[in-house]
Amino acid sequence: MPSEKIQRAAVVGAGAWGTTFAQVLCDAGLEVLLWGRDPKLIETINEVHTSKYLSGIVLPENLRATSDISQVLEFSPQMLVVAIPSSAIEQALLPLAGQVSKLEIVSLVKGLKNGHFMSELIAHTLQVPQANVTVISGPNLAGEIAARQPAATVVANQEIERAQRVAEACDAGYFRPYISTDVIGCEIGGVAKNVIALAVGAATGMGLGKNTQSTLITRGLAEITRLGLALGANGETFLGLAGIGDLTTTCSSQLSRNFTFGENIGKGLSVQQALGASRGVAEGVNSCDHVLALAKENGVDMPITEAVVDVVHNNHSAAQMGERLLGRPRKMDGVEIQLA
Ligand SMILES: NC(=O)C1=CN([C@@H]2O[C@H](COP(=O)(O)OP(=O)(O)OC[C@H]3O[C@@H](n4cnc5c(N)ncnc54)[C@H](O)[C@@H]3O)[C@@H](O)[C@H]2O)C=CC1
Ligand SMILES: O=C(CO)COP(=O)(O)O
Repeated sequence: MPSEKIQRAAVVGAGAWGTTFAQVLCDAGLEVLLWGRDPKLIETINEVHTSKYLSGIVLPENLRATSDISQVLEFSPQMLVVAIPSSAIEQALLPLAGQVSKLEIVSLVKGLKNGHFMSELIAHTLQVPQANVTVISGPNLAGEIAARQPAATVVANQEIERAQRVAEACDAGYFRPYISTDVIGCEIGGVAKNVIALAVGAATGMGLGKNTQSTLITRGLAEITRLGLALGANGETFLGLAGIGDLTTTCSSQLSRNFTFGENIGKGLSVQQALGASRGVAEGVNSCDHVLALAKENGVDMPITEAVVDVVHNNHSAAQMGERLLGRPRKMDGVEIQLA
């Protein structure tokens, strides 16, 4: 593994988070090339230094963008950051497959597909060892970070030196990276909190208040932690930035696409209408059934996730979701881990 300081990075995906993260890297002193598939969007970033994904933000003048994927390799980056929605990873990364094994790869993606977390899917698609892929996850709403509001995140790799190297590259002062070796814990935190945010959003859309929201957040953390422990994650991760930190942020902000998707369902919109109204990808919609399937495979009870799956896939209303969760048998407080 190379140990020199990372000075050049390419970011693949010019949506809200990819563009914001590209700005973070510019602010951290790197030379950055941002790739996006839409030539019009790229032209605006290069010429006017704005993006439709980040209203009110003026992007750094030294942030260069391209819609030509071949330029990503010509740029000779030491780090390749992936910020594509989980549903499009394979399609977007295929042109780079087999050509990036010497680079640090970074996943910003919060998703799960057929039992595979994004670090696995990205490594598989790019044909690199999974240890090359570092995961970044935390309470990181793009709009706030683009405005350079202080925030922290977790940079996770099983090889701590890789996590350190990537953390150094994205330390922009206002954006403070913490380091972890618990890759699976960070990925579970990132994907499962989106599903809980759909439920909290739905409750909010129905006009329900803080008690209901806190109940869902707390019991949501219990089921996320149960899944994490069953899959070998470190329980402490769920009490950190990539766990409770990201969960509370996503479950309480109008900037969150998952929360606002749920809120629209709570107000009576159909799934299709709520998708149409979304300002960007709501990963919880794509991944809720995959999270539930993984939980079932591992004998883990995730009642809120199960109720969300029925809303997204089986036409259940937000009111039905509430009735069903309240009608469950009485339980002990806490995480309730089933020890074998
Ligand atoms: N926005 C945020 O605050 C944060 C987002 N994330 C995660 O980052 C990932 C990306 O999210 P955002 O940038 O916010 O999404 P977004 O919805 O703002 O933008 C997605 C971008 O991907 C592009 N795209 C879609 N399909 C593509 C394809 N087949 N090939 C190439 N480009 C394609 C779209 O054109 C769009 O520019 C998601 O997994 C999300 O959960 C993580 C932390 C914060
Ligand atoms: O992951 C996020 C904040 O950390 C972004 O949340 P949304 O994808 O719901 O906008």
